[in-house]
Amino acid sequence: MIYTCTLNPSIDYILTVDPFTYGGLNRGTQPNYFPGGKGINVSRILTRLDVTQKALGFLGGFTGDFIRNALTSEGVDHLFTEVTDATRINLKLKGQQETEINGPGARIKDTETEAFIKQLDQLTEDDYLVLAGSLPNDLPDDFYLQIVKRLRERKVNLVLDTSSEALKKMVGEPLFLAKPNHHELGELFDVEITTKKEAIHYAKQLLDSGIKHVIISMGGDGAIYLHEDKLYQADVPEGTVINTVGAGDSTVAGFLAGIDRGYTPEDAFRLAVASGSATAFTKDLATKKDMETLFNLVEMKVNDYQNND
Ligand SMILES: Nc1ncnc2c1ncn2[C@@H]1O[C@H](COP(=O)(O)OP(=O)(O)O)[C@@H](O)[C@H]1O
Ligand SMILES: O=P(O)(O)OC[C@H]1O[C@](O)(COP(=O)(O)O)[C@@H](O)[C@@H]1O
Repeated sequence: MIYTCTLNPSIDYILTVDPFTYGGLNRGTQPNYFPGGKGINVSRILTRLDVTQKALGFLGGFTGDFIRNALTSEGVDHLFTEVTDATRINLKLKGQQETEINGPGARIKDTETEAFIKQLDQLTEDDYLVLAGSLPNDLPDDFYLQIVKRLRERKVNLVLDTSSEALKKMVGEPLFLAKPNHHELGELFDVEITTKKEAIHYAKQLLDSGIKHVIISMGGDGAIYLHEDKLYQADVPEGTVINTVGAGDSTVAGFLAGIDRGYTPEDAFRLAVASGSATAFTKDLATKKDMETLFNLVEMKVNDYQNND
């Protein structure tokens, strides 16, 4: 079974403010509230693709109640650890550009952390655990690493989608999948990545560090995927971008759904890109129908890594 772990969930409050004036009074229109946080988005997409999953992590306060109710009403299976402090609200401003303000997250007590960690002891080598998103301030940068070490003996398949120090700490771990975007990949190696060629070079280093499947998403420029000795490069299908929040999480979910369905690596990656773009082309996360329609429209180039030009 696939478990997702969102230690720092959010309500995503999406508001159109156009034009946006820094330091002035802005009045927003078209407000929307969605349950958010990277693992939660992965869980929502997996559920839409009929994959059995369970969402884990921390939820608290009135905002936590909103997320729990929203997930239940969508049929997303979850078992969050209750915390005293309220879950954060992340503000996403739509205008000429997308501006995001992600809060620091709820305070987490040691007893709450212990209760969460205990849940992971039931996982086995047949399971996947998606570690996704930032860490709340109260947890150390190596918290994901602590989880990995705890699960090592049980050979749980680990999927990582995070950034900054939490990502740096995980390099060298034998993960099943990592999906940084090209900015996060650049941050990891202390370089700026602007082309697919540069992304491929650094993605190869992640593959060589022991990660089985490496996907680098590049927004509207598509994505690259390295697995064994093959390099897959995908362009995004055509469409009108409406809201890219959750696009990267949809990429992760699409890939895992493909693996769950027994797809070839190429088709799992195709579903990943289709899912990411289907989310970018809609207000909330993608629907199953949109993901499956775009699946047939993703253009893909496959080479042996050595022959990459
Ligand atoms: N402007 C866009 N047009 C079409 N697809 C997009 C666009 N932005 C994102 N996507 C899709 O979503 C995927 C993930 O987007 P990206 O922005 O790289 O991830 P993240 O949300 O993690 O930053 C891309 O690989 C692509 O499939
Ligand atoms: O934990 P972080 O890094 O602050 O990210 C949380 C935010 O990322 C999201 O999960 C969206 O992520 P992506 O756009 O990368 O897919 C939002 O739902 C949430 O507000």
